[in-house]
Amino acid sequence: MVRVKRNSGHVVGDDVVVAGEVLKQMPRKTELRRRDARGGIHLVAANLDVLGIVVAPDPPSGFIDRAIVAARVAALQPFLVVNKCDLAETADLLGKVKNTYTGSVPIFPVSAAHKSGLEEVQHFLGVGHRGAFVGTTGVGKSSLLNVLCPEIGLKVGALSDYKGLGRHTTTVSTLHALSGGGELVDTPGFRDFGLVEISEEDLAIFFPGFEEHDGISCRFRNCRHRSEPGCAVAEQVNQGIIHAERYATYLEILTEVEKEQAEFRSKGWKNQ
Ligand SMILES: Nc1nc2c(ncn2[C@@H]2O[C@H](COP(=O)(O)OP(=O)(O)OP(=O)(O)O)[C@@H](O)[C@H]2O)c(=O)[nH]1
Ligand SMILES: [Zn+2]
Repeated sequence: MVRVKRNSGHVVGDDVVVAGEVLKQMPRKTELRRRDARGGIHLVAANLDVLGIVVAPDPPSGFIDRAIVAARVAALQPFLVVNKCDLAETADLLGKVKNTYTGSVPIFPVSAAHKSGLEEVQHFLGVGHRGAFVGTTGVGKSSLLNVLCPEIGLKVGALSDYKGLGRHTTTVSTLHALSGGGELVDTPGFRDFGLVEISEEDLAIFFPGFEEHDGISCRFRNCRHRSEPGCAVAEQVNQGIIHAERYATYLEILTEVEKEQAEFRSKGWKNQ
C-alpha cells in the first residue's frame, strides 16, 4: 500500500508506477467529475468503466435520464439498479424503468435489505468491470456497497436523518475488489448525485431512447432535435420509432438544461 497526499492530483482508480518515492501517474482511460454547489469542478474517480445509477421510489424528475447522459459523456457504461424492490411501492417504478430503458441500459431490480437480485449485479461487474454507485440521498448506495463488499462497513443512514447532518464522516475514496471479480469504488464525493450537470449538446447526443438515431444523422451536426429542418429524431418520432412521450420528456429536460447552462454562463462558470 502506498499512501498518497490529498493534493497530489491522484484520485481513486488511478494507475501509478512507483519509482523510488515518486508516483508516476499513467494516462487515465476515463475521468468522472462532479460540480460542487459553488461551481467548482472536482475529479472524483479515474478509470471506471461502468456507473451504477441507483434509484428507489420517487426519483427526482429527469434524474435517471440526466445520470445516463452524464455517464455516457464520461465514456462509462451506465446500468440501472432499482433498489428497495422489497417494498410494494417499488413495483410501479420498476415497471416504468423497464418500459423506458429496456434496450438502452441494463436494469437490475434488487433489494439491499433482503439481499436479493444481487447475484446479477455481481455477475455484471464480475467480467472485469470497475464501477461506482451514484444516486440521490437515501436510495441505498451505502447499503448496496455493504452487501456487495462486506468488509467495507459503511454507515447506513436512517431515513429520518434525511438532511444528513454529520453523517458522511468518511472522506476517503476506496476501491474494493469483489470476490466474484470486478471492483467497486466508494466515492463520498459522489454520494449526492442529485443534481447532475449536463450540457444541451450532451443531452442531444446521449439521451436514452435516441439510440436508434445512431447512424441516421440530423442535417445539422449540433441539432437539438427541436424544430430544426432535417432532424432525424423528429422524423423518428413521426414514424413512431421514438415514443412521443420520450420525446416530450427530452424537450422538457432540454429546456431545463438550457436554463441551467444560461445561469452557469452568467455566473462565469465554464462548461467542462
Ligand atoms: N426497504 C428497504 N430499505 C432499504 C433498502 N436499502 C436501503 N434501505 C434503507 O434506506 C435508507 C438509506 O440507505 P443508505 O444505504 O444510507 O442510502 P444512501 O443512498 O447511501 O444514502 P446517502 O448516504 O444519504 O447518499 C436506510 O434506512 C436503509 O436501511 C432496501 O433494499 N429496502
Ligand atoms: Zn435532430
